[in-house]
Amino acid sequence: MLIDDLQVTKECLTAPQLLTIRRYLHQIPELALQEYETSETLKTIIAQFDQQYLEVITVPDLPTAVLVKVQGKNARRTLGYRTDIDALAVTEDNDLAFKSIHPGKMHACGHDIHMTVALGLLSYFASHQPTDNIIFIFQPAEENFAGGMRLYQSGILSGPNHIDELYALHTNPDLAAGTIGCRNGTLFAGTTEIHAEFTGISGHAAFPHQANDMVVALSQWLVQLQTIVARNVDPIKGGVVTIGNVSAGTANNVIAGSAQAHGTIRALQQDTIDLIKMRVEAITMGIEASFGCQIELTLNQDGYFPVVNESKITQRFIKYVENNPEIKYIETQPAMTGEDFGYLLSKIPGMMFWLGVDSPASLHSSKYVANEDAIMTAVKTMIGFIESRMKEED
Ligand SMILES: CC(=O)N[C@@H](CCC[C@H](N)C(=O)O)C(=O)O
Repeated sequence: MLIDDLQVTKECLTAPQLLTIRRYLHQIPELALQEYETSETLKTIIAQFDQQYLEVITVPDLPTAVLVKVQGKNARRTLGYRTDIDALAVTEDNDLAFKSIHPGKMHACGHDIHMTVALGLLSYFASHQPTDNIIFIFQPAEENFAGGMRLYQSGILSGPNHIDELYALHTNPDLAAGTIGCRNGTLFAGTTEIHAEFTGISGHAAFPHQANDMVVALSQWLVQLQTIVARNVDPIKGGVVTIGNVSAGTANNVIAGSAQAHGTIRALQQDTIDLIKMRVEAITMGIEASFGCQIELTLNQDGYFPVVNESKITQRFIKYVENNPEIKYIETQPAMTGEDFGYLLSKIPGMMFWLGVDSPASLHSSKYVANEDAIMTAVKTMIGFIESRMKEED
């Protein structure tokens, strides 16, 4: 079955068609804002759906984004359904026939599954005209560069593309395949990227007094950052400060005159994120003073606000999944994962839920493997939910 000749019928993409699509997308992961092949693939697939109610919308400011509006037959409102489309700088370590063919890149966060579910849903509503309008958003740059915020700020979601309520899912390795997890209120943390560039003086390892060693300065800084959550954040609220990437130096006997560190801050409340940011800044200034070096610090939150599910919309969704005996639903705790969907939810009421994919390895792991059974379950769940939602007056 070829991706450009899927033999799409009037019904909905079938399970084998969805698997072909998912496996194809899994092989071609691309980093944030570089998703050109992915975007073209999505357009190729969408072009095979019934076109009579569809309008494909391009976003000049965000060329890899694909928006598709399905015209409702008696529209009182416009629902939105968003999937992210970017991948991570991870080298896949799975022995799969359809493993990534793009070196150093992998769909290690499940966005291939997210896109496939969205295409399944879109294929259904393309040939079963919905009552209300639906806008499908295939959004670039979730992992970095705040694609959600860029999309919103482009203005494309205003005027005729105004969305009244917005939905999205995220794969969850810890839930059984197809299980839906959700909660009212905060589902995901807000995040802020940390980037620090240390500048001192390099020199011979034998003459430390003539140099200014940035390996030592960075090490002290890193250890002091770990006191923030332990000693400044209310333990009931909690938070995370992770430095995931450090680099410095060129040889064992050369003192490094520069060093770099990159990391992330996470917390469930915006005021905790602000507190952690303030402490990172203060510690950085302290290290500059005590080591006599320069540190260029960038704290970048962009649109990675906490993902806060709107109460009425979420309660309605939970009621639907709880009352449907074919759906396995559990209420989940908030997670420290981040999502630029938090920005979209700060502008448009809506909700995100987890879709269990039962992976032995965690999100962002080079061994992340999603159980594909979850795809069809998610498509059926969302078709059922959207159709029931469209029957409601308010
Ligand atoms: C679902 C997920 O894993 N999202 C990412 C979002 C990253 C936000 C930002 N670039 C950062 O690194 O802080 C995550 O790492 O949680």
